[in-house]
Amino acid sequence: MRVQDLVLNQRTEILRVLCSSGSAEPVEHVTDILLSQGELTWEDYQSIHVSGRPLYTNARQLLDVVYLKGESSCGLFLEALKKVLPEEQPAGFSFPDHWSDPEVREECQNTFCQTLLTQRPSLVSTLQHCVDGALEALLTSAHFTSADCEGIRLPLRTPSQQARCLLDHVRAKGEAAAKFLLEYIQQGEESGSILNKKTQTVSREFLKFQKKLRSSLSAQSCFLSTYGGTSHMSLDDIYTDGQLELAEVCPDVHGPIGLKDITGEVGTINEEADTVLVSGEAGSGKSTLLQRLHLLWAREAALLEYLLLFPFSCRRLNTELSELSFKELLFQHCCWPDRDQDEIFDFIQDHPHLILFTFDGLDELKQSFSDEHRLCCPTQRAPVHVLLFNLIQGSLLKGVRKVVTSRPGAVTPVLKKNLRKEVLLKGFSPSGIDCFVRKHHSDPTVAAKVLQSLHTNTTLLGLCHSPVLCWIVSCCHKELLGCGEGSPQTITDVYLTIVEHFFQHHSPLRSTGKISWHREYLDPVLRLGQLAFKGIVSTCYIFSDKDLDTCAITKEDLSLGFLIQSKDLSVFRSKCYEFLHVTMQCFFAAVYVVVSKDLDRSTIPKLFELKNLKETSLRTACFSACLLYQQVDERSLDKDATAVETPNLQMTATFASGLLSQRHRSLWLHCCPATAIDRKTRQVSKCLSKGMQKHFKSIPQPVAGEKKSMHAMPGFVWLIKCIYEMQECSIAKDAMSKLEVDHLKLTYCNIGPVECTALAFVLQHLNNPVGLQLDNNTVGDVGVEQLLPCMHICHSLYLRNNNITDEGIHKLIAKSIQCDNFHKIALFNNRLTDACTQDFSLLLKTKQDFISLRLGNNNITAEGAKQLAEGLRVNKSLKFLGLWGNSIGDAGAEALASALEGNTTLVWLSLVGNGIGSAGACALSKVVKNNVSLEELWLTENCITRMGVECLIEALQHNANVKSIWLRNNDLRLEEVEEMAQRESRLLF
Ligand SMILES: Nc1ncnc2c1ncn2[C@@H]1O[C@H](COP(=O)(O)OP(=O)(O)OP(=O)(O)O)[C@@H](O)[C@H]1O
Repeated sequence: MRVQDLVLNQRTEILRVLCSSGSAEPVEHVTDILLSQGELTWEDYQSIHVSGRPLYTNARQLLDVVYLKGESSCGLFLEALKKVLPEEQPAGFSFPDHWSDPEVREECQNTFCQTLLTQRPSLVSTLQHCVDGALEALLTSAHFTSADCEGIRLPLRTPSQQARCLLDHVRAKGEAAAKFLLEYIQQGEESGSILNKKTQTVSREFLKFQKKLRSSLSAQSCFLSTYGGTSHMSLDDIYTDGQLELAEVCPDVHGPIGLKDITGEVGTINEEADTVLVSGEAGSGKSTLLQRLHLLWAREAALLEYLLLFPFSCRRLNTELSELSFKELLFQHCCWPDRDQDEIFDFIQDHPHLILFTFDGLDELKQSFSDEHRLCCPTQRAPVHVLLFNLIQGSLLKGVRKVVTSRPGAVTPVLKKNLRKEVLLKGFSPSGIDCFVRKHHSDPTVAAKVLQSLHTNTTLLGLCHSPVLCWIVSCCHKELLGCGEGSPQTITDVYLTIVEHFFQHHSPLRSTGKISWHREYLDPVLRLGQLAFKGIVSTCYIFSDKDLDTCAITKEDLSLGFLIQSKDLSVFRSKCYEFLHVTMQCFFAAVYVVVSKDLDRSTIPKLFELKNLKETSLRTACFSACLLYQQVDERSLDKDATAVETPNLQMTATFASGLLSQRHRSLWLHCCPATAIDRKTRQVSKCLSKGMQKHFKSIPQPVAGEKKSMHAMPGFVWLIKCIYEMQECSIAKDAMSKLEVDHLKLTYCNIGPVECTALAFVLQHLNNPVGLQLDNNTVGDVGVEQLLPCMHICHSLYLRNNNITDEGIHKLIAKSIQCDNFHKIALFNNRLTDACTQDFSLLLKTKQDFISLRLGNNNITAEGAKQLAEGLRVNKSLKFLGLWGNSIGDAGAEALASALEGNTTLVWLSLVGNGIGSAGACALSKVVKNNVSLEELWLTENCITRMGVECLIEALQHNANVKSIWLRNNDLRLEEVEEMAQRESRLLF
């Protein structure tokens, strides 16, 4: 192949090699080499490097230019490319052998500018270590003005870019300046003063710094903080893989991805962006996942491609009140280099693709992400959030890979625009729960017992998909499991138990029986509640000693274990505290809302409207850090607060609903007047009803001829969960009686088993049957089981891509058979095998009004098809049957064809991608010939040859009812396709 063709054909690959690091260095280095060889002219160079243009565009221009220049340019380009690939180090600068000869030097005098070009790559590599010295010399010798120097020193340029700019300037000044510079460099080389050697110093200091960073990260990440209150648990002993998925459908990736794919290339949707978002609900394990990545990097067990990893916590960044430069942020908040800060910082700027930053909990930052304030200069001071946003966008330190975590509710469209990819963390899978429980209990008999009792309480098992709840359930297994009647059902129940567990742990000798903590510990609970509430309303999750004093928190309160000391790599900060987990802070805040007499009456309505609660009287006494911050940036806080605080306000409101349920009413009566509790309960009920009504009113009227459909808006699932926490059927009934829709769509809404429990609790009160569409969630078998109570009110159920297995289907079908309204089911992309086809066969046999069965992209083989055929043979209602993407083969097709003989209802049949071959096609031709209802048959991608198509053509001649048979991508030659398409227009190739 000609080299020119190679450059064209491999364009994408070459672009990736040149640009994937995010650094402009490879493109600039290749251009240097081509310039030095005279392959590129100065005009070419300027057309390639247009400042402010995206890196990929510059690289594309470079490729266009060399391609148009022809074969030899392309050859040199590829050679240059080879040189700049990471394993090849750039050659050191060397003068031509004859350079030291004064006569020859004289001869060469008129080519000094030329030398700057021909030696450009090595000059850049040398000069980048001594730009300041060279500028100084050029200034003193009056070759340069101070304006020239300032232009070159612009801090947004990396040292190698400064070197290039210096060379360009010198060329523009002419021969004398060029000669001066070359002599300056030569003298420096000879005397050893030019900092080629400095590279070694940097690397020694660099290695020291790297070691310091690794060891502090390792120390910080080896224990899990949730265990701080009760026991220490090392991350190694307890870490269990969560379920990670790409947010965007990616053709090459099916199912879950691994830890390494977070920073890897898999699923990249925007090559220009460097930020990867890991989003997940409260307690889904985002911080723990980052902690794991940090630990693995610190031990050199993963992320080896990154030489430095800087971890940031947005929670901690909130407390940074001063404006900082990026350099200060980096070293003060992560790890302080004991020496040679500048060299280390230069290295970071010069090698962005070797650096990784992590930002935990973007949702906890006071400001929501915005791209309004641009900042490019790493030494310019700015508020911390401005630095952070510019890093995420890549205007600051382009090329550094960033991993950011956030709750999904706080991810805005502006942030999405800046993402390389989004990864969803969906908590534990069923086997993850199993694994976690076994790790948590070192005694295997205890672990087995816990798991066994979990499987008898599927509501609790559903909760365990959330790692934080799995941790609580495991800690409190004695209290939570095996209590038979009245066993915990809600998240509030589970948190009440863990709180009780902590109190019990605190005073093991005081009481042999159950502790009534709400009596014995009311005062500490109120103090902790006040601190938690104030924190939630002011987006404050870290508390100083002063904050603790404001709420009169005592040492004894601290010893209860709910507040733990913050981990911090910063060298400058004094001791700080945070709640064991932010959900625990929400819980204590909710207890405070229920019990406190100090809050005004508008607190609950405001909490449910998710309004910023700043105006409440409490706010005035709020924390030092938050108040100070407010003074700094009151306007932006006002504007942004609602968006960013919502997830934790929602969580607090959910707990408040649970705590005010009738079941827990008695807990509070000893410390609050019944009238106050009743008033608060009424307020919550009213807020929930109003919230639902508002939601229903927003449903658009259906277009004429279409059914009324509702796509759940953000907040709908939360309201439903609050109603569930209240365990109040009357509210559910009241809300649902007003919902008049035919179709309820909750796709991509993070619906897991917990949400299914709440949905079923509420939806069972609907007046009229609905289609329930839950595609692309994490319902799983446990979620399916939770949905059973509302099956009688579903006419159709869509569960595409939900990790459902035969086990879930078995329970679902057993229930659906008894549900008169149930007519349709879609289960594409799950984990079904032949084992579930017996259940579907039973469904088809029993329900003679069942209309649609879609089982595409599962693992059903000929055996499964035979089972289905049994059901089909007696069924008199099915219109749509979809088995696309299974592997039923010719035997399966024959079984189905035989069962469909004489069928008068089937309108649509899809067997796409099932390997049925010509034998299968011929068997189906009998159906095509005789079936009176069939309109569409899909046989795309089935290895069918001419023989099979001939059978179908023959059959079509007897049946005018059939509208189309799809036959794309089968084993047919082009001429055959053309000829057969002419003979029968209903064949679609
Ligand atoms: N992968 C895991 N292996 C073992 N335990 C885990 C894992 N993930 C989470 N946990 C448990 O759940 C707790 C909460 O997890 P984590 O704080 O990481 O969640 P999060 O998603 O960051 O929550 P939030 O959004 O509320 O900050 C952890 O402290 C730990 O006890």
